[in-house]
Amino acid sequence: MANQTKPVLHGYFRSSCSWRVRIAFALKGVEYDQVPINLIRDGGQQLTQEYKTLNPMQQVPAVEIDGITLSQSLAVIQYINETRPGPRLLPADPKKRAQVRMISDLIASGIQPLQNLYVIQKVGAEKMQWSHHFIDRGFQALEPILKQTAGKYCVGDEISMADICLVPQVYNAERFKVDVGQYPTIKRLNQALLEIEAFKVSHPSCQPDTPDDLRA
Ligand SMILES: O=C(O)/C=C\C(=O)CC(=O)CC(=O)O
Repeated sequence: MANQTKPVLHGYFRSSCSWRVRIAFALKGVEYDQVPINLIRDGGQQLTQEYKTLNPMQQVPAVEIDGITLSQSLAVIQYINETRPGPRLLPADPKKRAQVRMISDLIASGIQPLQNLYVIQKVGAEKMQWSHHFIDRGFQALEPILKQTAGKYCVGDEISMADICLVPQVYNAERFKVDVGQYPTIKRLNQALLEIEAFKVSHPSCQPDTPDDLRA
């Protein structure tokens, strides 16, 4: 594409949805700029009027790309996939493609929103047990699905959007003290994916806004 300026990712180092977008950019070898939105500081920088114009849901990520502003990480990932060269992030085979979407939606609609900051802030004192419960419940469903679909990665042997969703969700599971060892397929896939450069460079431990005490 001729008209391209660098995309800008408005995100937060340990937001799982921001991490998904960083993985997609890294897998495709796309250079981009990051603008940190601190979800905690100043009561949450995502709540400012200025940010609300970028994403009316007042969540991260928001991505400025090719003259439009996108939110919702799966939409962003699919746009990157459809417009950038490099490895495809959705398989060519319709059945496999449907499985990738099924796994991605299971995580992005069925697990992550239930443990998202703006939900658990409403839950209050119970937030640890609450998040643990919904991630564990989701992983109980995800494990047998992945057992059927996985090869080296979530669906067969090609890295896909499903892998992009899985790794940040396992990171959150660990934050909320879910015993990932109970889920051998999830554990194996996560370990294999964390060895891949695109997952390493995008990791929350090494972003521009990662606090010093959380740096790897
Ligand atoms: O505790 C914090 O520092 C604030 C928020 C997050 O990490 C990100 C989330 O809200 C969870 C998520 O992205 O799944």
